[in-house]
This record gives sequence, C-alpha cells and structure tokens, in this order.
Amino acid sequence: MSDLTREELKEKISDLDIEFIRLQFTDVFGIMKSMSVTVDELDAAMDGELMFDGSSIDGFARIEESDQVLIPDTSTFNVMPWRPSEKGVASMICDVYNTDGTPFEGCPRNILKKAVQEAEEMGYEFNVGPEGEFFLFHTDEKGRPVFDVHDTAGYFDLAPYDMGEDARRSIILTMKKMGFRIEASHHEVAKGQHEIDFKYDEAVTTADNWMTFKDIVKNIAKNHGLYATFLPKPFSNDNGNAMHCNQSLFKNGENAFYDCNDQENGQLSDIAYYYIGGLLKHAKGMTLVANPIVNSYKRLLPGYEAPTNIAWSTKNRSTLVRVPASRGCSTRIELRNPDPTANPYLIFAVMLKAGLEGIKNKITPPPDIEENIFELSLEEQQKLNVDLLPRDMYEAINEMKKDSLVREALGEHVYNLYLKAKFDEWVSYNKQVHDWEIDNYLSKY
Ligand SMILES: Nc1ncnc2c1ncn2[C@@H]1O[C@H](COP(=O)(O)OP(=O)(O)OP(=O)(O)O)[C@@H](O)[C@H]1O
Ligand SMILES: N[C@@H](CCC(=O)O)C(=O)O
Ligand SMILES: [Mg+2]
Ligand SMILES: [Mg+2]
Repeated sequence: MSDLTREELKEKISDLDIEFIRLQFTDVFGIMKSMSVTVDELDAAMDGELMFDGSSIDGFARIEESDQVLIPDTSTFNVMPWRPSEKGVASMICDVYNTDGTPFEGCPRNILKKAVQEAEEMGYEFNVGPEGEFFLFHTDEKGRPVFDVHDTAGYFDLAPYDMGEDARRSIILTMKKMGFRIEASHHEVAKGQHEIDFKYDEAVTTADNWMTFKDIVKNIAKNHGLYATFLPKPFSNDNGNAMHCNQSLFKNGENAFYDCNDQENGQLSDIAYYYIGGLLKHAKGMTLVANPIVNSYKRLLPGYEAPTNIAWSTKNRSTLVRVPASRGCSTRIELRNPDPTANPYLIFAVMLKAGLEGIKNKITPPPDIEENIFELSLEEQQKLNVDLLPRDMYEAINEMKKDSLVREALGEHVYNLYLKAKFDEWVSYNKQVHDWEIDNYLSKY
C-alpha cells in the first residue's frame, strides 16, 4: 500500500469500522512488540506524541534516557482479519525515534533502511524472498504447547497424513486478506513441519511482511488449537526450520544478477559473482545474526538440508549459497543458513552490506561445488578449500567480533549489545548439565 495522507487514513479507518490500532515494531532480538491505541489517539500517534518506555524493550534505550517515540508508517496499514470485524483492529509498523526527533540507532528497521539507502546510492533496489518453515504442535487444555507434533507426515504428503491442511488453508486465506501473494505451500520434510512461501518484495517491505507472517501463523494456529513454532531445531534427528533468504539486486528495473549473453557461467552477471563473493567472505561474521540462538547451531549439521560449509553451488542444496535455476527477473541468490529466529531487518541489512562489499571490491568467489558436501570427507573438503561455518554460538560470537563490516552494518549500539547479550546467553546455556551428558557419562565415570 502506498503512503496514505492522514485524511485518507482516517477515511479508511472509518469505512472499515476500525477502533484499535496496533503500533508494531521489532526489538533487536527479532520479537514483535506492539502498543495498542484507540482511533482517538491516531493524531497523537502520527504527530509523534506517543512515548513508550524503551528501557523495557530488549536492546533499546537505557533506563536513564528511556523515553522513545513510535512513528507509524502509513503504507503498512493493515486490518487484522482474525480480530472482530465490528470495532476491528488494524496494525501499522513503526519506526522508533528519540525524543529529539532523530531516528533511534537501535531500531532494526532504521538499520535496514540505512543499508538499503547505500544500495540505492549505487543504483540498486534490493529484493528479498524468505521461505517460511514452521512446526505445528498440540496444546494442552490450558492452550500451552506440548512437545508432540500434530502429524507424522513428510515432504509434500497429502491429507489425511498431512494434518495441517486446514490450519495452512486458514493461514493462507488470512495472508491473502492482508495483501500477501502466496507462491506455494506444502508439508515439509519433518513430521509436523510446514512451509509457506510468499512473493518477494523490496527488503524493508519483506522484513515487515515476515514479521506479519509469523504473527499470522501463530495466531491462526492458536485458533486451530495448535501451537506454531519457528524454533530452528525441535527434534535432534529430523530437519529443522530454515528461513532461506532469496535475494536479488535490480538496476533500472532489470535484474542485475542476470546476464542473458553469458553462456559460459550460466547467465549470471559479474555483479552476481561478486555479490556471492561478498556473502561468502562475511559468512562467518554474519552467522550470529542469521543463527541467533543456541538451538540454531543444532540445525546446522550435515544431513538435514541445512548448510555446514562456506561454499556455493548452482545445483545442490548442501551449500551455504545456492543459485536456483530460474533466470530472467527471477535470477536470485539463496542464502540457506538463516533460520526464522533471526531478526529479518538485521539479517537483510548484513547480507546486503556483505554483497555490496563484494561488488565494490570485485570479490571473486571460489569455484562452485557440485558435489554433495555432506558426503565429502574432511580431506576432500580441504582439497576443495571449503571452510566450515561456526559450529556453535561461541564460535559465531568470536567471528562476529572480528567482522568490521557487520559492525558497520549494525551500528555501534546494536553490535555491542548484541554481542554482550549473546555471550550471556551462551554462558547461561553452558552452565547447564544436559541430559546427553548424564546419559553418556554417568554410568562410565
Ligand atoms: N528476483 C528475486 N529476488 C528475490 N527473491 C525472489 C526472486 N524471485 C523469486 N524470489 C523468491 O524466492 C522464493 C522462492 O522460494 P522457493 O520455495 O521456490 O525456493 P527453493 O529454494 O527452490 O525451495 P526449497 O529451498 O524449499 O527447495 C520466493 O519467496 C520467491 O518470491
Ligand atoms: N528445512 C531445511 C531446508 C529444507 C529446504 O530445502 O527447503 C533446513 O533446515 O535448512
Ligand atoms: Mg523448505
Ligand atoms: Mg530454498
């Protein structure tokens, strides 16, 4: 939706019988937050008069200077179809500002906008299409999730094995009402796992859409008596949840990754190669943003279609970067390590900055790998010069500490607090004695 004037917005609100407006934003760790106001407060919201306590939001202001302001982006106005139609509820996604009127440097949306602006200055529009995977679990009589998935179906299975078709149907109908264009949906590989793909868009819009998508999935699943989780790896021996990030740059309306005259390199432009070069160069430094929680690293293991090595390919799905076969305006580069616990604004910002650096410095990627990396021995991997992604959160923290581009992309505020929060999380996890240790060591030592 294009930007609405205040008068147009009021007219819309009145026509649609909207009483509540949810002013939404995303904290540094990718959790959606919202303040609800009635339509009577719309002017105050638009005038930047609605303050909130930023010190109570993870990664936002310090208690000494805690007031912050939400400024709604009217182009994101949307009705929440699962709320009552009478005296209904609409949402608007907001940017976070300081009380002196400057954009707050810790606001993830502002961080992505800054990276997008850099691309625009180079003449590029940045497009992203994330793929949405999630699990549906049963709930108990109090509506809390229980560790029991609702079906045992697998990839592309149909009902009656696939028991998620009704929930997926409702999710998709709700998404369509909210303006999404759905490209595909299906049961995924793991028991209880589903995927919904919606059409790519310019990066800030896609990050907003991704947050709305997760909100819809969780709410509609709840209305079906189910619990939807985006946890990267609920089951040790089954596939986990990815958020593959398909990305492309457009220049003057044309896909800059596509070169129809290039017969040798699969119709990929030099720009596409350099972009891949940048992504691979910063793969380790970006991992903590793409895979933010301890559980993320349980997904990045061989054999589950999730990447473990820093390599790229045009065909196989075992590499970190894949270039899907589509060409023309669908020419895209798929980054496969991000999972759905990543903050979409932050991961889109860092991957764009990495790609742009590749273009600016003409970073040529190593040759593509056509073998299934999971089946290569360590020696074979070494021969092909294929490095590993960080294997746990601690390695990822240390890699991010070394990456000045990630630091520049996130800005000092987010970079420092993100590293600190993740280190604390790692220490807290590491303090625990896990079941595996008891099972394997207790009777031995
Ligand atoms: N030019 C483009 N730029 C960015 N994203 C794009 C572009 N063209 C298509 N996409 C997006 O890429 C995504 C494709 O998802 P799809 O599930 O088909 O990919 P896939 O990687 O082949 O699937 P899987 O990984 O599940 O095997 C969609 O969100 C689509 O809109
Ligand atoms: N679920 C897989 C990805 C499956 C796919 O290729 O769609 C993962 O964790 O990465
Ligand atoms: Mg998938
Ligand atoms: Mg994919």
